[in-house]
Amino acid sequence: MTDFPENDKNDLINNRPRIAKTSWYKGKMPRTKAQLLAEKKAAEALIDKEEVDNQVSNREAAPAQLPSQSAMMNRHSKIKYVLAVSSGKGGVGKSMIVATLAAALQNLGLKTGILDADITGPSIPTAFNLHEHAYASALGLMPVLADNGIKIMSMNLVLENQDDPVSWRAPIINTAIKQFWTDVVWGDLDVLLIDMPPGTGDVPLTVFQALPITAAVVVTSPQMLVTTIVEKSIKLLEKLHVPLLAVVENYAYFECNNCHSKAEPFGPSKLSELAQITNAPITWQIPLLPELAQAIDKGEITSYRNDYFYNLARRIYDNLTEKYSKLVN
Ligand SMILES: Nc1ncnc2c1ncn2[C@@H]1O[C@H](COP(=O)(O)OP(=O)(O)OP(=O)(O)O)[C@@H](O)[C@H]1O
Repeated sequence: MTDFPENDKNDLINNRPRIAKTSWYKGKMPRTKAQLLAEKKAAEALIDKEEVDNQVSNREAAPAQLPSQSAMMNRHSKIKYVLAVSSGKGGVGKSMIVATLAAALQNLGLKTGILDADITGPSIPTAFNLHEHAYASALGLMPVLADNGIKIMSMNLVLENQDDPVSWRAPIINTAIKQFWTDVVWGDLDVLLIDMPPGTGDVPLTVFQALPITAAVVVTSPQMLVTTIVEKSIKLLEKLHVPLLAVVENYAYFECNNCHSKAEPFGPSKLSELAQITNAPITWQIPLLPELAQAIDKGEITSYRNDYFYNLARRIYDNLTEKYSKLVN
């Protein structure tokens, strides 16, 4: 078991935000018969029925563990491809890309999940209008389903109050992310998207080392500062031997609805430059789309349709199936 420095132990014990009672941290809470039946039904939909019957009986949810560097996948999960979506810098639209890509992949008929590893700034539940709590079944922590069936796990789904700040030290955050891998019953998935914590510090490093990432998508924007920082995160991928699948330049331009002229509010595109440096198989531009920002704010991302994201989702999945064997399962 990891030996935490004294300060971090104190954080773990005293300074942790209140976690919903249904979370796997607390393990158990009295539930009505109807709730138990609903939980069992949801679990059955995710995995083999017999297995549920055997295990739901009297096992308690596992208490929080402190796993080693490499995290073991929950034994009820079968995931074909794990795609990390990262950025060197916050605010470039990483979570937006995760949400829109997931919606497009799921609507293309692929079983899709999102592991929101942005523990201190989780924004995925808002995009999908999720306000319920994930619950701990006898099999593990069950992801919350979006209205189109995407399986989602995020810190906001286990906090008692979604607006509680999470101010944990890196080792505690790392543990929580690993538990989203080891304790969550993902069931069968074609693609699990990971909304990575921004930057190249301890937490993203741990995610890349602990989880079997098939490939990464890096999100950038045309500002020079962002481009420079993105180069750092691409170098980190190289060091960690994580294949770079796509570079997505967000906020690339703005097109006027009336005259269709294009403006570049954040300066000229740096995408061809980045394509040359990185040799990424896919390079992609997303313009500023006011209706997209609204769809995310209203939690209506599953009904937002736009070819930018559908075509990108198709390219990404085609590349995954062509280039990488199914690494995880
Ligand atoms: N192309 C776009 N057009 C319009 N709005 C966008 C676009 N991309 C992102 N946004 C909006 O910009 C805001 C920031 O995006 P997002 O939360 O995805 O960034 P992020 O990189 O994940 O940030 P952080 O790293 O801080 O979590 C959100 O409100 C999002 O809806």
